[in-house]
Amino acid sequence: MEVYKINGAKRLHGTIKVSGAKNSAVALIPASLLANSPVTIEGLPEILDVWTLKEILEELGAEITFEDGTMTIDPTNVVDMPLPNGNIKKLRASYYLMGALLGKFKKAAIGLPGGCHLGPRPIDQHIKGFEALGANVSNEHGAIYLRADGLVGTKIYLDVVSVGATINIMLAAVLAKGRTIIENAAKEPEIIDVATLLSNMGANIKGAGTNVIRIDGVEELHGTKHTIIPDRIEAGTFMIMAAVAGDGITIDNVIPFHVEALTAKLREMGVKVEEYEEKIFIPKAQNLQAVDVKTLVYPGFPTDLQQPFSVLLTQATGTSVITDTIYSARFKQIDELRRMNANGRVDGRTAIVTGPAKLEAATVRASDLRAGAALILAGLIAEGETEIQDIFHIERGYSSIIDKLRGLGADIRRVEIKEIEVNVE
Ligand SMILES: CC(=O)N[C@H]1[C@@H](OP(=O)(O)OP(=O)(O)OC[C@H]2O[C@@H](n3ccc(=O)[nH]c3=O)[C@H](O)[C@@H]2O)O[C@H](CO)[C@@H](O)[C@@H]1O
Ligand SMILES: C=C(OP(=O)(O)O)C(=O)O
Repeated sequence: MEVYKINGAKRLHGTIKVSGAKNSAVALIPASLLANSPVTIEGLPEILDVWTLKEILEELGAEITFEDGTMTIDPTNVVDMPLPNGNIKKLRASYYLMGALLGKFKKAAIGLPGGCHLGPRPIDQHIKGFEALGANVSNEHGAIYLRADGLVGTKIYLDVVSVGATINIMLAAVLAKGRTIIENAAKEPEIIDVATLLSNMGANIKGAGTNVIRIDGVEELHGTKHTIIPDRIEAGTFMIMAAVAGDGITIDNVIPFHVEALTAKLREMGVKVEEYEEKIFIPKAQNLQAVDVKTLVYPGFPTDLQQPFSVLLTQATGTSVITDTIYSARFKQIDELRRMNANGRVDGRTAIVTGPAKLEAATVRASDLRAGAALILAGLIAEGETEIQDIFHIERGYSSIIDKLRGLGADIRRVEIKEIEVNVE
């Protein structure tokens, strides 16, 4: 079993570079299938989700090269093969293959997606969108079957603001006949990134980044070259790390505008945040004050940063309340932080954290991706050696995390340990 071991309580210093956005990458790669010639995407993060998608696209017949973050996908020989099982279950974003394959072939069969367990993750709004475009959708033995004689643009009002549904409907609509209008669309930067790629492939999309997106279907899409946006969640994780364990840290390759909700909260706590064009500098933070946080759709405070942020709150004076309005079960880090002497409890959709607490090393388990990131931050400030298990969750979303943290002076290593066999006679 592979684990991370961290010898904590060392102040970190220097510059850390942010990779390309995971939540964009996992949509850009399926989007490339819609082209009729090669698509090159630069700056991709080297994370498990990207490698898994590469394998899935190869299963479908795509020819792919991936080196130094640049992936070239030649979709010329892709076929409409059903994908009910296997790699599909390893990530949530495999659901983007529904929109991409439906758009390209007017049919698809995709197993129900995986991803982090954060409470229910329904896809009813995706399905509502596909049906509105003319697809027949059925759930057969845990896989979604989509079939359409043709897709025709229409007006789709999303009942909940969903990043996944907004992108999936865009993917299905770019090759549909006529105009599709998505109302109450999500506004996340990753949606703009996907729309930019599709537009450069020849799609006609207006309004991405606002709550009304208009798509005029085109006959075909061609290859292009695209550079992915920086990962605002990875950047945010590093900003929180700088506040909790830093002695002056520069975060490089970040769009400060994308992390404004976090910047505002950090400042409210007493952290100084210096913003530059593509960099953020955070000097050593002192006298942190408790704050309340509520996660919201973009541009609100991201649900993905709530878990790492909870570690910072363990170091602030007073009681903080975190409310996650997006996911009902996204506080699994709190129990693990308690093992490390944090003072926190969960009550339904809220977590209450009181600080400051002197964190102590322990053996802990990453229950999901951002809980894992939270435990790394906790390990960096705790006295002693922390062991983090189930690190595959972390490696689904953070590129070269060990090397990046070691570059700041962190004592963190990835080691293989033997699993203890319990022999009951
Ligand atoms: C709005 C929001 O913060 N989205 C986050 C969400 O995206 P993700 O794509 O997972 O989730 P969505 O944005 O699609 O969903 C937002 C909310 O709508 C609900 N929903 C969604 C689709 C649907 O068909 N029906 C439905 O009820 C979800 O349960 C959730 O409560 O998690 C990702 C990974 O953690 C983050 O990167 C996204 O920023
Ligand atoms: C939960 C996340 O990922 P996924 O939606 O892929 O499970 C995340 O990016 O924080």
